[in-house]
Amino acid sequence: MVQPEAPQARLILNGKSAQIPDVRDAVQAMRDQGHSLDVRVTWEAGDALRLVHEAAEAGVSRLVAGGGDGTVNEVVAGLMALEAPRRPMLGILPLGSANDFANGLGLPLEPEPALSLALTSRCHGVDVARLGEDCFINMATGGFGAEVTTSTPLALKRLLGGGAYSLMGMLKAWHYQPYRGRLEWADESLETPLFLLAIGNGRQAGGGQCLAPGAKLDDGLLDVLVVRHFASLSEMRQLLQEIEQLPRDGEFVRTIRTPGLTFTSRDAFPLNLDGEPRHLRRFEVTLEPRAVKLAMPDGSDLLAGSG
Ligand SMILES: Nc1ncnc2c1ncn2[C@@H]1O[C@H](COP(=O)(O)OP(=O)(O)OP(=O)(O)O)[C@@H](O)[C@H]1O
Ligand SMILES: [Mg+2]
Repeated sequence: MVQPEAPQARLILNGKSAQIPDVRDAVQAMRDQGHSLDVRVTWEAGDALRLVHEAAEAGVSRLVAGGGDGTVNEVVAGLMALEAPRRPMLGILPLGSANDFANGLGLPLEPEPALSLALTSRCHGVDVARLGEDCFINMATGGFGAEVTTSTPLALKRLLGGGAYSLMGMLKAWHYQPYRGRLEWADESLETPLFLLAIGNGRQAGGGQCLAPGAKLDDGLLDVLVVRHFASLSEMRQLLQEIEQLPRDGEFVRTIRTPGLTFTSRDAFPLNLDGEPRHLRRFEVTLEPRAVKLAMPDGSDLLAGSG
C-alpha cells in the first residue's frame, strides 16, 4: 500500500561510501532544493535487494543506486524481482572503483551533479539481461576477462592496450587453460576454446574497456564479443589487431548481435556480471526489453534512437 508520507526518492547507498563528506553534502543540497529524498545504507551483499523491495512497498517513485557497478547490479536485481508496473525509476550515484556502467552512460562522477541528474533527469526504458537467477544491466564477461576483471582490473587494461609479450608471459606463469565452450543463438552455434566472452547490454567493462562499442541499451539486443584462444605470440598479435577492429567474423574475434543466447561448458566457467563474480557450467541469457526506467543524460548515444 502506498503510504501518504512516502518519499518521492530514496538513495540506496553502499555502506562503504556512507561517510564520504561530499555524499552527505550532496544529499543535503538536494533536500535544500526541495527534493524529498531519504537514504538507506547497505552493510553486506543482499541488503540492496531487500531495500528495493521495501522502497517499492513504501511507494517510492525513484530509487538512486549509490555505489559501483555491483551496487547498481543488486538494485537492478531488486527491481527485476518486482512486477514491471511496481518498479520505481532508477538513478545512479557513481561511487565505485570502476563505475563502468556510469562511465558508459556519461554520468558525472562528482556526487552533487550526479545525484541531481539521478533525481531530475528524464528516464528512458532500458533493457535488462536475465541470466538464471541473476541479471545484468551493463555487461557479462567470461573466461580470462572475468578472471582478470575480478582479480586485477588493470591487467585487462594492459592486455587490451597492447603489451603482448607481458601478457604471453603472464598466461604462461598462470598455466592459463582456455575454456572450451559452446555458444548457441538464433539458429547458429559456435564451439571454440575461449579466451574472452563479453555479453554487452551496455558497452564497457573491466575499468573502461569498450568491448561492445555499438551496444544500445534499448534495442532489445545483446552485443556479444567472442575471442578465441591463441597459441603463439604471432596469433596473439593478430588477435589484438582484430580486437581493435571488431570484425563480424574474424579469425580470432567474432561479434554477434542477438536477443538471447545459451552457453555450455564442460567446466565451471568464470563469469562476471556487472563486476560480480560467478562460476557457471551452463547459462541462458535473455533480455527483458525496456524493463527499467533509467535516468540518463540528455542526448545519450546509448539509446536506439540516437546515431
Ligand atoms: N557496508 C559495506 N561495506 C563493504 N562492502 C559492502 C557494504 N555493503 C555492500 N557491500 C558490498 O559491496 C559490493 C559492491 O560494491 P560496488 O560494486 O558497489 O563497489 P566497487 O566494487 O568498488 O565498484 P565497481 O564495481 O564499480 O568497481 C557488493 O559485493 C556488496 O556485498
Ligand atoms: Mg564492484
